[in-house]
Amino acid sequence: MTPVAPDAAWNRLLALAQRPGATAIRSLFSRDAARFEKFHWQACDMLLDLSKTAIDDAAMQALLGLAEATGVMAARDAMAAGERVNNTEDRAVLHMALRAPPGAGFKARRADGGVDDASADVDATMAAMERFTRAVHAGEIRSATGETFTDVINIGIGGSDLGPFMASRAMWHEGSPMRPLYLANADAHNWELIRPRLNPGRTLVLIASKTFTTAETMANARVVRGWLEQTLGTEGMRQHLVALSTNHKATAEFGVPSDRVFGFHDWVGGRFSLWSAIGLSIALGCGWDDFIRLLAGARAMDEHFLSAPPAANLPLLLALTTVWHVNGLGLDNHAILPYDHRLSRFPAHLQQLEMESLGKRVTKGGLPVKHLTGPVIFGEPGTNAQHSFMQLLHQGTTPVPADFVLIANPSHPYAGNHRLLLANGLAQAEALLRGRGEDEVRAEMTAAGKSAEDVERLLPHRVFPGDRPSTTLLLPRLDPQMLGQIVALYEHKVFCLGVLWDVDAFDQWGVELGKQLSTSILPELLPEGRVGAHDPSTAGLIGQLRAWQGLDN
Ligand SMILES: O=P(O)(O)OC[C@H]1O[C@](O)(CO)[C@@H](O)[C@@H]1O
Repeated sequence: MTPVAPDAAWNRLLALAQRPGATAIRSLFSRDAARFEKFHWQACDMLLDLSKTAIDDAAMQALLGLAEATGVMAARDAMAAGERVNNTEDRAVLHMALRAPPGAGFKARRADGGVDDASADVDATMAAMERFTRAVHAGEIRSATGETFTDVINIGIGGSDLGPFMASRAMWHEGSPMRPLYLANADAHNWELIRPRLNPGRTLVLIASKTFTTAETMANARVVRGWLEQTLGTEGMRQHLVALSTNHKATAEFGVPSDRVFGFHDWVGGRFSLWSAIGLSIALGCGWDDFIRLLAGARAMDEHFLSAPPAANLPLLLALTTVWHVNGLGLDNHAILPYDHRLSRFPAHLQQLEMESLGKRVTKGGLPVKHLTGPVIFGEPGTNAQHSFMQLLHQGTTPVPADFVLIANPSHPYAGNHRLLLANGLAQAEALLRGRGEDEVRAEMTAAGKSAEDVERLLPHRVFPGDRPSTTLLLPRLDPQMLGQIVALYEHKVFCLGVLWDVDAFDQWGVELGKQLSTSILPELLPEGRVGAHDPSTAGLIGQLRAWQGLDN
């Protein structure tokens, strides 16, 4: 088949999406009784159901044609081969090397033409992490007071917080070896919520920062170091410090013993780093064996992504569904609805993974993008979401595609609660699809005894438009392996979207300006400071803040 140019593939897809009735999902079911069978896939012990989207055979072919025209699979193989696919930072992207079995042979190609043996570095770090984790759990490594460590606090932000926090929340259970806590916000109220629950004599402190320069993390690290030092003294304090970083010089200057520094390379992006040393809090909190199961799950999804043909490749299919919704239908919001409270931090993790990767307006080549890119990601666990924002998804002016994640078997004995949870998750997706028309609403209100006048008055408010798209992921259970799989699924979805939209999904230049401006504002907030040259709004706000702080009376 002669290759189609990307522009032609885009034009073909957009024409299909603009057909009359292109969003009439219900009619697709009525026209094709086998729609569910044709539009759901099973791989890696999970089921992906796209039948409640408006993607039909023609649209799927056009989407797969776009994937071929943009070279998604070849780009995937280049990433796996250690090519520098993060082109603006001139780096390889090798989070797959982090969860590969020992001796996997991943190589990272360096800008100077050299090659790093990525797998050898990963294997060495994993071995050091395992030794440390098992020694802490066995009480061979003890605190400055001679006690065992019971709590571990991870000080980090962004990818040095969100991924580990999400995974620990999903994996931790009553029998887990330690209690993992997460301190991220520069706002010390975050620390004040945690501190009263901690005993310095039994708390291990992980300072998680790839650069070891992030202002919020270093400010919190200094506060917690001082808290330790008050009780343990300087030498004692140092026995409680661990650093997870690529910046060994800065960790030494901070006072972290050299044998307590666990590193990783610049080919690990922050939002893809929970599988690396950044994930040490997961291993300490939830157990080394479960951490390895988490990595094994991600590896299983890697193998699927690297081997499955495009038409059965779950990450690619999820990515193409997003292209259909964002670019075909102009729906640039996306709800993540995990119907499992252990996944309550999953939407927050995906916000960084997707929006920091795909919130781009310039192509890899530096030209303005031709098509919309990253959608706004938000979400809450079900059933909470139903009592929060689902009204808008059902009856708002613009449809919002939603991903439902349902888990067949819980890890608790409350079967009645679980059936209620699943019934609600399934019902929400069905309600979005089928809606409820005037005739049905009129009959229901009449049967309920409403007067004809009330029926007509309330009718418009109680109609559900329906034909609102959703995707469903079914998992048999949520254990570390399944968690690793679903997180890696979304990582690879993001990769595919980066290629489809021709953006660099691995840099994040957009976070720099705010950091720079905060550095210039900071001295203006000191008691001896003065309001500087800003727009009138910022200047006015600084002035009022200083007045309320009693600084400029
Ligand atoms: O791990 P570091 O270097 O402290 O960076 C923290 C986070 O800040 C960012 O650089 C910007 O949000 C993220 O990409 C990263 O995960």
